[in-house]
Amino acid sequence: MSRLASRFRLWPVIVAIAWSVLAQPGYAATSITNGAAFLDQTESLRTTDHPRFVQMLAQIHQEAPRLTSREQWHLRYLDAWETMFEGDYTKSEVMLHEVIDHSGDAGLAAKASALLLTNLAANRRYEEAFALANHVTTWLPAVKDPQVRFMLLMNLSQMLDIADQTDLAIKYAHMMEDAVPPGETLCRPRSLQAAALFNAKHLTSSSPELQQAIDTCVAAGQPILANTMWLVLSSLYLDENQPAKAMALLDRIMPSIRTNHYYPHMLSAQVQRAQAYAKLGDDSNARTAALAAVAMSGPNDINEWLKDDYEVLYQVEKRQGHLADALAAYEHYVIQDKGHLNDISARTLAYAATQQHLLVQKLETDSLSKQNSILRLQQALATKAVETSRLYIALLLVVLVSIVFWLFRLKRSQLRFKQLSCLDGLTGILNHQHFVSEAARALHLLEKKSGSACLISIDLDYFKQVNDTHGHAIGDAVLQHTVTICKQHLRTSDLFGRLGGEEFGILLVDCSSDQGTAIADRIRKAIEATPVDVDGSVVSFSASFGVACTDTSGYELQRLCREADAALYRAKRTGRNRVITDAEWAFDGSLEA
Ligand SMILES: Nc1nc2c(ncn2[C@@H]2O[C@H](COP(=O)(O)OP(=O)(O)OP(=O)(O)O)[C@@H](O)[C@H]2O)c(=O)[nH]1
Repeated sequence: MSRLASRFRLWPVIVAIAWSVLAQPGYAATSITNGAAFLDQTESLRTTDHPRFVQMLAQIHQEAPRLTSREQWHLRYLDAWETMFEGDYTKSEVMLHEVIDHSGDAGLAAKASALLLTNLAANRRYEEAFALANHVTTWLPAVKDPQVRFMLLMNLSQMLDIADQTDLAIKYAHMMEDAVPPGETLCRPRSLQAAALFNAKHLTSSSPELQQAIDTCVAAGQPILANTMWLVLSSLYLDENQPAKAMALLDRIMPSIRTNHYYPHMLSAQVQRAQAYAKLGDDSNARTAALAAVAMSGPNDINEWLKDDYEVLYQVEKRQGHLADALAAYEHYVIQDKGHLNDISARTLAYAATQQHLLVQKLETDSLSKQNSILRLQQALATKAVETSRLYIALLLVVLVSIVFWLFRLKRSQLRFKQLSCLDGLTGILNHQHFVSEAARALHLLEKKSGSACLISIDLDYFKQVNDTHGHAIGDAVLQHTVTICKQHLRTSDLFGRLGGEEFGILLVDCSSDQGTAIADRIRKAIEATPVDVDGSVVSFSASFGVACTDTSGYELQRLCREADAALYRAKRTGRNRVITDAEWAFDGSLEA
């Protein structure tokens, strides 16, 4: 088994890529006149001139109190980077979380998240790394800074590659191609694509994607990434059983690998050399190369390169009949293989757990949003119900007001009709029927308090002649004129009604017999003295009066009427235009009798 498991083997390379991303040519930073610019310069030197970077970091720390809040957070991010570079992953993680949670700077938080991804993955904390990667994905649309966006896409592509989600890894690498920031090239996206295709076993030594990635990285002056791609190619040669080609390629790239002294490449090249020798049947050189690779590693190192290396050793020793050495190599091989498998299953499980968690979160979110929708609907319904009840109340009020108004008008008309039905149409005073009932009621009350009243019966004299001479209209005017004169001599408490054609009745309340007679006479005189003048026709007329008082005739209306009528009759009979009282009538009547 000679395949180079790129996920595992490319990871340290990718870490290096992440660290070197955004590396710009260094500036000669001497004094700090502009904090933000100084910090940018310092950041740009991280991988190109690390000692200078450390020196500038120390320099800016002395100026820290004068920095703005944003600059202080930038400094904190650089401190986290340096702390991670020095190998203190735990402390770096704490600092990165501070920047992510409290800096309030989206670009800086995105950069810190990308670095945290590297931190977590390098420590094989895959579940947390995948969770963060998912979180970072949600930020992407909002990240506008091209450098930060490029870095996030790169980290996401790497994380998905680690999770065996090679299609997605390629998708993010393609997105990087469309968003190459100034100072960057297509080398990184293309090498990530090639790495993902390799992991997906979709790459052969003649795949154009691989050759393109190699050409791009060589042209871009990116030796580490170019060497990574060369090592992928030599691994494919070995897989395709072309060891001579693999050996030739390794010989060709070895000077560059030595120059860059990048440990993963040194180890990988050494192991591949051992594999190539073994395939070429050169057991001696294969053993030497494989032992050299073991010598390059620490006693507790577990990785896939060592697994392949011990496999070579095992095969060589077995072929040579060195069974004890073969057994020892095999035991190492098993340990490395187990470690490798553990790592694969850890990654797979972590990714599955994260996706499961996401699914649960999505379900919870869906259910929450459904609940929210229901609540919103209920609120809308409640609002509608309130509006409807308000409408009903308003309608009810309108109906009530209308009914009240209608009842009021009805009552008013009823009152008017009642009033009209109580009044005489021509003169506006009480009609006969109403006068009788009102007079009876008043007399009843007076009787209770032993008050006195007088009933006056009035009849116009020779009224037929007025009608006949001047016409009926003038006759009406005379009737109205008579009413006007009478009213001038009455109090509001007195009752006044028209009892017949030219006959009127007056009930003088709280009035003695003398007072009644006097009032009747005053009215008589006023009628006599006030002719009617209608359109030049002056009509003089008079009236006869019969007065009956409770003092002599009692409180019964019928009797009072009878007595008053009798007195009136007597007034008519004795010459008209005069006032006769019941007392006079009784006296004269008795004389006549
Ligand atoms: N213009 C007018 N005339 C009316 C009205 N009601 C009754 N009369 C008239 O009043 C007259 C009453 O006449 P009589 O009963 O003969 O009485 P008189 O002519 O006044 O004679 P004495 O009562 O005896 O003085 C009639 O001619 C009726 O037509 C009315 O509302 N308007």
